[in-house]
Formats: sequence, C-alpha cells, structure tokens
Amino acid sequence: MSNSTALRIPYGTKDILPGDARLKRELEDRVAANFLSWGYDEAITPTFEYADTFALSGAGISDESMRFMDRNNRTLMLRSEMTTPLARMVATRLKNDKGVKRLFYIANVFRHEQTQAGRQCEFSQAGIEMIGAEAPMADAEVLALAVSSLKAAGLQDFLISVGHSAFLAGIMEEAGLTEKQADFVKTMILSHNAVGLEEAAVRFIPKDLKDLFRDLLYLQGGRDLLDDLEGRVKNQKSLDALKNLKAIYKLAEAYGVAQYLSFDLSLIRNFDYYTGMVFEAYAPQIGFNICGGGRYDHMMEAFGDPEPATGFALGIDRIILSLRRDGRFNRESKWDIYVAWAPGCQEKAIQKALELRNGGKNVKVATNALTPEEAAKACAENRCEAVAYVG
Ligand SMILES: N[C@@H](Cc1c[nH]c[nH+]1)C(=O)O
Repeated sequence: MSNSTALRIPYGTKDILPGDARLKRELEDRVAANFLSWGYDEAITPTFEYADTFALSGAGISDESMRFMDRNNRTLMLRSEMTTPLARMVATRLKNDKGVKRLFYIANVFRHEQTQAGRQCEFSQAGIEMIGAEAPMADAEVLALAVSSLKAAGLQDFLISVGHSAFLAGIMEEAGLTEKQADFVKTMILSHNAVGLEEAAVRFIPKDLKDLFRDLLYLQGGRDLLDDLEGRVKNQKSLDALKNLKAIYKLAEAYGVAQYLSFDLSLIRNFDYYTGMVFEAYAPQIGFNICGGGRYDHMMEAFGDPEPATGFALGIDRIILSLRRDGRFNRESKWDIYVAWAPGCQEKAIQKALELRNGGKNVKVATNALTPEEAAKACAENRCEAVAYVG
C-alpha cells in the first residue's frame, strides 16, 4: 500500500479545491470578457499535438516536453504552450482569412519542471495571438491588452519589462560571434552571470563592443535608455529594433499604459521563435513572470503561410498565487438559500427551489426531511446564507 500511487497525484500536478476552482473560473471569465471586448475570438485546439508541430514552430522539443506514442508509433506531445497550436490552426484551417486574426485561448499546458510554488508541470494560460499585422500598432495593442488583462484578473501592482530579440541578434552579429559564442553569451545573460560576460568580453568580443557586452545585465531603464543605446551600436538591425521600440512606446503612451513599462534590452524569453519586441510582466508577490509574450514573425512561414504575428500569455496560476499572497484569493464558496422540508413535503420543496433559481438565486435542496432546528444547522454546514423552510 505504501508505495501505491492510487491515492496520489503525479509529480507537478495539483488539485484545485472547491472554492479555489470557483474563484479561478471567475477570474478566467473576467479575462475572457476583456479579450472579447478588444475584438479577440476564442479558439480551442487539442490538448496534444504531434511533437513535430512544436519542433517546426520553434517552441522546441526538449527534456521538458511531455511526449508519448500513438498507436502508429508517431510521437505526440502534450502542448507546452499555445502559440504553436494556434499558428498551426490558422495556417491550416484559416488560410483563406486574409485579414488580421485576433484569437484568444484559456488552456492548460504541460512542461516537465522542477516544481515549486508558482511552477508546476501542468498550468493554465490565458492568452491572445494577433496574426497578420506587423506594425508597431499591433505590438502596442498587445502590450496595452496585457496591462488591461492583468487588471481584469485583479492585479494592480505589476511592471512590464520590454526588450527586443533583434537588438541582441544585431549586436551578436556586429561582434561577429559564432553560434557557439552567441549561445554562451545568451546563457550568461539568462543565468545573470557577470563573470561569464566579462570572460566573453575578454576572450572574443571586439574592442569597441566590449563595454556593451559587459553591461548586458544592466541594460534596463526608461525611454531614455533607447536613446543612449542608439549611440552605442552601429549595426542596422539593433538600430531598427530601438526605433521599433520607440514607436511602440509612443503608442503605449496613447493607450495610457506607459507607466507600466520599462525596458530591458537583454530580456531573453524561453522560446526561440521570437523575432521582435518581447516582454514579461512581474508582480512583487512572486519571483516568476506572470505574463510573457512578443513578436514571432517566422512561425507562420514555417507552417507554410507567411504572416507576421504577436501575442502573449498570462500565467493564471501565478496570478492566483500573487493574489493569494496579497490576501485577495481566499473566499469560501457560498450559496444564497438552503431549501429544507418537513416530512412529505419534498415535491413542494423541489417546486420552491426551482422558483428561487428562476429568480436568480443559488440554491441547495435538503436530501432528507429536517426539523426547522436541524435545517438551521444544515444551512450553516452547507454554507448557505438563509433557509427557506417548506412545511
Ligand atoms: N506562448 C508564449 C506566450 C506568447 C504568446 N504569443 C507569443 N508569445 C508562452 O507560453 O510564454
């Protein structure tokens, strides 16, 4: 019995108990209503796809991927994120829709992770993808929608770091780095390893770029940072990236969300598919990002239907954890009315409950006859506000 798994749940999964599940649904409903009000339409894709689909999109197959075989020995994969399935769906099923596609999803995704609070192997994402638009107007909309969705989810206190994949790519090219050297630099950035970056600067970065690479962990700041950096790079790719960010920022100001934004030009997201602006949102209660996204202009092409695209996903479980740590996610479920009945009155009780529900009340009905005293006790046990006694 002791090593039986029958009463356990798999590593990295969790039960969401009554009460919490209700709050989670309310939160997701608010986020979904907000997506709808910005013109986004819901799409639902399979929980698993062929692993090839994730290899092709740039999301990647790695040790984190949860894979298994179908009966024909083809490798399937539990979706590790939702951008890939949506891009696959648009490229294959919405090919003839030449307009800008605005889609949203609320879905569970799966990754093998070292678990801790805020990091599980199965978690819920609410996100949007905008496919078919490349202008700064699209990226600004995505940023503004991220802000308004975080607010709709109930968060007030959060910040968004904005970077640009092409800025980093440009300076790596300008420095003439091999793929291996570029990977080394990226790993050092991701692990916040200043010593490693110093080593790179000494070993293989050209003289005029050494200081910029040494500073890679500290390229954070407000709008001024973009002007400063313009003076520090020469390659067109990075300059264009900075120009792009300035244009996006200007529109973010028009949206009234600029106060949530700061720049971090060394921001690297954990997917290879990003090509332009990238961003992550942080809340003070939790050490992981609660939202992430960016532009991915090559994924649709990989699926045979070239189109620019941008989007983001909110980490619902992390948002809930932030709210909980703030003491704002701890309500017990309650119902309005407990219908109790005296012996022989069950039909009348059923009638009463139906009427009350038609009138908009949440109602529980007793399953056996009760005295009025027993009814008061049962009402409390059932977390109902009031008794309707049918006698
Ligand atoms: N799929 C990304 C978020 C994203 C949506 N669109 C672009 N990026 C993630 O899981 O973090």
